[in-house]
Order: sequence, then structure tokens, then C-alpha cells
Amino acid sequence: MERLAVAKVNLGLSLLGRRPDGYHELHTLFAALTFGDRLYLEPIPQGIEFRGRYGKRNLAYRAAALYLERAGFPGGVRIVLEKALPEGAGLGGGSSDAAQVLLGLKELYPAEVDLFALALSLGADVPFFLLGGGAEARGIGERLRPLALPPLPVVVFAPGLRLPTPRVYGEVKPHDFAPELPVEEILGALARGEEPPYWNSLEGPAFRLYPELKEVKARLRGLGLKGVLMTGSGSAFFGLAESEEHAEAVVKALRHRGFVRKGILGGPHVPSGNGAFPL
Ligand SMILES: C[C@@](CO)(OP(=O)(O)O)[C@H](O)COP(=O)(O)OP(=O)(O)OC[C@H]1O[C@@H](n2ccc(N)nc2=O)[C@H](O)[C@@H]1O
Ligand SMILES: Nc1ncnc2c1ncn2[C@@H]1O[C@H](COP(=O)(O)OP(=O)(O)O)[C@@H](O)[C@H]1O
Repeated sequence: MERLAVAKVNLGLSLLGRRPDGYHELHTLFAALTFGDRLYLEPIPQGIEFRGRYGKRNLAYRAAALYLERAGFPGGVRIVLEKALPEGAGLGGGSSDAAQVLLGLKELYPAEVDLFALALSLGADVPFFLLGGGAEARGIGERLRPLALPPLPVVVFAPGLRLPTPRVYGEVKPHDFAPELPVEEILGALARGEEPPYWNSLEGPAFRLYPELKEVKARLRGLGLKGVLMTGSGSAFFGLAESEEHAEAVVKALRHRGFVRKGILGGPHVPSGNGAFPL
């Protein structure tokens, strides 16, 4: 079985405060995109044969180990992971890989296993990737409400700077906290092709760590993209293109400077019925 583990961007991310356990409470809009890593899953009699980086620490491997254990060891799986997404870029590649392994194994070995609970134990972004499409998220990303997003062309650019998530959260100061995102206004602006009134509270901390990221943002704006924003904890940025042709031209202009791809907001069509967590 072949599966596409798509990237995500955060159409705004607001840090509302810090929880007693040290994690940050956030409000964000997740948008799946149409490109990503490829995974090949094949049933084998027992165990996990894994081809990809990090061995047993890979989130895809850990997802398989968890699912097979919870399902009562119904059989094994061979997993080949072909990475296309840069790591530590805020595109959620590892989380997306893990979600596709969970969904794939549920198809190969159906069992009464709560995928959302397993997903959350693997990482805060993993539950979203079980749903795909678009979603409003709260908590640390686990309270999800699906959202319909206009299928706009976007360009993602990662400058080749790896920004580990804990490093960026570690740099957050009280003045980085902000109110909730104006969700209706953001959706309205997207639908009208206007500059969305969103922000990413992690841009301040990331820019303090790596001031050169400000130039990356300015360069994307200079190419005519709207709503240019860092995604998640960075270091990738995205922007909204006027058309597929505009997106293609931006990709050409940036292709020697880092990872650059065009995609469509909301991702490929996902069959409904995955359910959701209430906000
Ligand atoms: C920023 C976001 C936005 O979608 O995604 P990415 O950009 O990484 O894809 C997420 O909040 C990434 O959450 P998650 O994937 O769970 O982060 P992890 O790497 O597990 O967390 C690493 C560390 O970051 C801090 N952390 C993480 C999430 C959160 N809401 N508050 C935090 O303070 C914690 O110190 C944690 O130990
Ligand atoms: N399948 C995987 N793909 C990418 N990274 C993985 C994977 N499994 C574990 N990791 C670890 O998780 C970190 C975060 O990866 P990733 O999800 O791609 O970035 P981000 O959290 O910035 O969106 C990587 O730096 C790597 O150490």
C-alpha cells in the first residue's frame, strides 16, 4: 500500500499562554497541502521492518509499534519511508508520516484502537494529520474542529535552516503571547484573495534566534505572495499566490535557494468519516 504523508502549514498561530506543565496553549488553523513524503506499507508475518532514517526513533516506526501492540499483534509490517519534506521546518513531516502509518495499519489490520489517543501520544500535530483538510486547533493542537478551506495555490519555502521546535518554544517570552485568532475574518479574507489578518507568535522568538529569517520573509513578499508567514516553529515560510502560474513563477525564482514547492490549501480530497475532537 502506498500513502502520501502531506505537509501542513499553520494559517496563523497564536500562543495564548503557558500551561503549568511547561507546554504552551495555542490557537491555530492547520491546512494540509498536496505534497509530502511517500510511505509504502506491506504486511509481513510479524515484527516491523523499517527502511528510513532514525531507525526505531522514527515517528513512523514508533507509530507502527504502538498500533501493533494495541491491536494485539495481529501481524507485522514492512515500511519504506521516502522523505521529501525537510525536517525541523514546521511542515509537520514526521507527524504526518506517523499519522499515515496509523491509518494504513488500521486498514491492513482493523481493530478497535483509538487512533486519536495514539496519535496524541506521538506528538501534538499528529491528530490533525488523521483528519487532513483544514482544522481549527486549540490546547496543544489536540482539540480539533474541521474547517473548509478555499483551495488556493500556495508556495512553501524552507531556507535550509533547521529550527528544532523545543529551541523556538524555549525562546518564547511573555510579550509573545497574543489573543485568539480572528478565524471568521481570516477565512473571509482567504476567500476574497485579500491579506489574511493572521500572525504567528513563534515568529518573534524564531527571528530573535535567527534574524536572517526576516529577509526570507521579505523576499517572499517581494515575489508578490500575500499573507507570507512562518509555519509552525519554522524555519519554512509560505505565501498565497494569485494563480497556479504565479506559484510556478515563484517556485522557479527560488529553486536554487532552498526547498520550494507549490501546493493547494486543504490538501488532496480526504474521505469523510474520520470524526473529530470537540473544541
Ligand atoms: C509548532 C507546532 C505547531 O503546529 O508544530 P511544528 O512547527 O513543530 O510542526 C507544534 O506546536 C509543535 O508541537 P509538537 O510537535 O508536539 O512539539 P514537540 O516537538 O513534541 O515539542 C517539543 C517541545 O516544545 C515545547 N512545546 C511544544 C508544543 C507546545 N504546544 N508547547 C511547547 O512548549 C515543549 O517544551 C516540548 O517539549
Ligand atoms: N519520520 C520522521 N520524519 C521527520 N523527522 C522525524 C521523523 N521521525 C522522527 N523525526 C524527528 O522529528 C524532528 C521534527 O521533524 P518534523 O516533523 O519533520 O519537523 P517539524 O516538527 O518542524 O514540523 C526531526 O528533526 C527528527 O529528529
